[in-house]
Parts: sequence; C-alpha cells; structure tokens
Amino acid sequence: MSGRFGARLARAVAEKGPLCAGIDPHPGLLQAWGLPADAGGLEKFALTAAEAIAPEVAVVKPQSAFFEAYGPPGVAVLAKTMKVCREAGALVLLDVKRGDIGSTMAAYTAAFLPAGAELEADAITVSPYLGFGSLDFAVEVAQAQGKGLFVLARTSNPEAQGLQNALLPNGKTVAQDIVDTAGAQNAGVGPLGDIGVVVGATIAPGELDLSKLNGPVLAPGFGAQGATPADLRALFGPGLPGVLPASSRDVLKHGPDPESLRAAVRRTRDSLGPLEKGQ
Ligand SMILES: O=C(O)c1cc(=O)[nH]c(=O)n1[C@@H]1O[C@H](COP(=O)(O)O)[C@@H](O)[C@H]1O
Repeated sequence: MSGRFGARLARAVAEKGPLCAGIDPHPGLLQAWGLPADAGGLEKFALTAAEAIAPEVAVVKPQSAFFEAYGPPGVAVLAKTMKVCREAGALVLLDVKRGDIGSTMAAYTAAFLPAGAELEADAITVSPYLGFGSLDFAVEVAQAQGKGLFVLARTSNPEAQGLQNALLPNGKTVAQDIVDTAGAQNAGVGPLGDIGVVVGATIAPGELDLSKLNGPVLAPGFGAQGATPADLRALFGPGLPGVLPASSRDVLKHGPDPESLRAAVRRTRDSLGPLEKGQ
C-alpha cells in the first residue's frame, strides 16, 4: 500500500471497520493455550493469532515488550508476526511506546519506520513525556515516509490521571496540550492526519476536546480493562470518527483454536456498529 498513513488508515477502516486487534503474548495466555513459555511457544501463539485475526481487521497492534522478553529469538518472532499481518492486508501499529531525547529518538525512528527495516511498522506508539518537541524528528520521518505515530495523551491506566490531567500554565491539561500539539501537525491534511493520539477508552467523557485533532485516536481499554461499545460512544460520539478501539486479551483468550479466535474478533468488530459508522 502506498500513500500517507492517515489516508491508508481511513481506507482500511472504511473497508474493515475501526477495530485495532492487539497481539499481546502474555505468559498467562501462552499457558492457557497449552504452550511453553519459550520462543517456540511465543512463535506458535503469535503466528496463530496473526493468521486468524489480521485478515479481519484494519489494524493489528503487536505489543513489543511481550516479544522482547524472550530476547533476540523473541524479536525475530515479532518481525515474522508483523510480516504475516501486513501480508494479510492489515496495517501494523507496533506498540513500543518509545520516547527519548531528540537525537536518540532518531535511532528509534530508524528502527521502526523506514521501508525495509527488519521491524518496519506502519505506525508506532510514542511517549511525549520528555516534551512533545523531543518527538519532532519522529514526526518528520513519519510524515515523509507515509507512516504514523500514536502519541500517548490520556492513557487508560488509573495511575495516569494525576499527571495527565494536571493543569499547565496555559490553562490546558497536559493531555489536552498533547492532543492540540498533535492536531497542529495534522492541520489541513485530508482525510485524516498521520499523527494520532492514545486516549484510553476507560477515561471519563468530557475530559478532552478532540474536535481539532484531525487525526486518529487509539482507544485501548476496550474489553479486558472494562470499556464497552456504549462507553466508547459516550466518550467519542456515536460515529466514533477516527477512533480505533483496541482490544487484546479479550479476543486472545478465545485461542488457540483459529476458528474461535476469528469468531471472537468478528464479534468484537461487529459490536462497534455497522461499517459506514466506523469512520
Ligand atoms: O498504547 C497503548 O496501546 C496502550 C495505551 C493505554 O493507555 N492503555 C493500554 O492498555 N495500552 C495497551 O493496549 C493493550 C491493552 O490490552 P488489553 O487490556 O488486553 O486489551 C496493551 O498492549 C497496553 O499496553
């Protein structure tokens, strides 16, 4: 697929709906699937999940830490998993939550965004907590390479509230300031900018104004962390414009049978509403 990330994402969502399915090989899930806690078990888990799930959704989000935990063989499995997802037609959002000083961000960017990189992703998650400006180079590379970023703004975990809802001297919350800075990068870009934000599906409605973001919103917390389709609509509006509800464990717990996994991902996808409302 060619073109800007936001445009590719909008097409994929129009075709397959907004669900982002996570591949999070938790040790407990490997055990529940009857797999050993080693790189061989990881490979069986991740490839089974990728083959069953990726054809059904617009976006797959492998969680890098669960692969890195197995060392170099785990990272090799991650590369294989990402390839299987892309070949099945899904966009790959690699959840690596990177965030560092600008010059080091350049190295992270080189690892994940250029075409042909071993761990090439369509988009990655990044942390702005060293200052949004520390991500400038990553923003530039993503926009130039047709790739995307999802910047942590208001995360789904309960500990995040104090920091992310703190007021800045400009009168905005930290999270709102991050959303607005991402929005400035997306200004004037159609149909959707390339710089998304992460907003947990578990947060209270009304905390954030997303009306000027003009970019995608990754909304984890749907499923295992308790958020329902009704919560998503209350938080983001009835059509969920640009919103990618993300679910990992709630789908993966239906393995290892590929048919059960496929049925679970279809059920989850369909619970979000008819396709034309997805974008
Ligand atoms: O960036 C993320 O993906 C993320 C941000 C956030 O605010 N909350 C959150 O849960 N996540 C990730 O989303 C996934 C949620 O998994 P489940 O709770 O199993 O659906 C995990 O991979 C988390 O690391």
